Amino acid sequence: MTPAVSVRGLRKQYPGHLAVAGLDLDIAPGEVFALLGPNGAGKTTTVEILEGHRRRTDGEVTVLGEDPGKAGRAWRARLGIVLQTATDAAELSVAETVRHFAKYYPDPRDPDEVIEKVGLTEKAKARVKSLSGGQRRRVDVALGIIGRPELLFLDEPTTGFDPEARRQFWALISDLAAEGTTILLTTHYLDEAEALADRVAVIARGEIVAQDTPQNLGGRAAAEATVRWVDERGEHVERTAYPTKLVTELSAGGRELAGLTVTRPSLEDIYLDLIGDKA
Ligand SMILES: Nc1ncnc2c1ncn2[C@@H]1O[C@H](COP(=O)(O)OP(=O)(O)OP(=O)(O)O)[C@@H](O)[C@H]1O
Repeated sequence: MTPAVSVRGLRKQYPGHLAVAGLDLDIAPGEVFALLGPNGAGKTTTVEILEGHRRRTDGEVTVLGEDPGKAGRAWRARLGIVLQTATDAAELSVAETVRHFAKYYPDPRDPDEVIEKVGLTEKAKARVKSLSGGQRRRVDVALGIIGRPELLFLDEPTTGFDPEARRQFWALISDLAAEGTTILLTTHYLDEAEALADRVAVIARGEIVAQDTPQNLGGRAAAEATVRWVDERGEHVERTAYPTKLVTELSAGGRELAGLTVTRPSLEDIYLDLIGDKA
């Protein structure tokens, strides 16, 4: 299967700063892929090159079969883009804005449905200017998906969302993914990456330092588990590669273990470990 995104040896040199230092990446059609990394790691630069918004210094890049540096309007209409910086708030209402943008695409979604999907039906008649930061961000998301994109770029899409809005947004992304939309997401929220992404890549200093499913990143699934429990002698903490065996032994004869927990490193633990001295 031809990848939706294929990147080989990507480099971006800004004056005095190498922001992307030889990056390889493949994203399959229909995949939800998350780019993680500390501030300044090179995520936005990479995404902007893939979107055709920024020229690369070196390397090969193919997005939906074309070189973003050369592709034209028809290619662009197959992309949906939610940039990190919000759209300028206009005098137009939410509904007017979404309908206006729908006209740019050959096969747009229904504007009212999109407004509902992003949870702005009650605000449809309100001016974008009058919305809160999180609500404006939802307008950005609406504009990103109005053109029925094959590939959707989301650069820190839920910054400023309240917890409920984030959950709604996650459900929206899962719906889009189920419909076959390929999604490239950058985020600083590891729970977001874990909830949404089929695969994640961690970038530090312009390089990918690890790439896997959220469950397996950095050997997470195989990492030792920490077993905690309490008995008459107090609290116990034991690290083991075989937590099932340990718990079976401890609970022999039907003994109940107070405060029993079995945990493995969280995605955040693994992430912090990976970026370690590279941040
Ligand atoms: N136009 C520019 N000219 C010079 N340096 C730049 C330019 N744009 C970005 N940089 C530098 O390139 C590096 C990568 O920036 P980039 O915005 O890609 O990082 P990021 O991973 O998206 O960070 P964040 O998580 O903060 O959004 C940073 O050190 C940044 O200062």
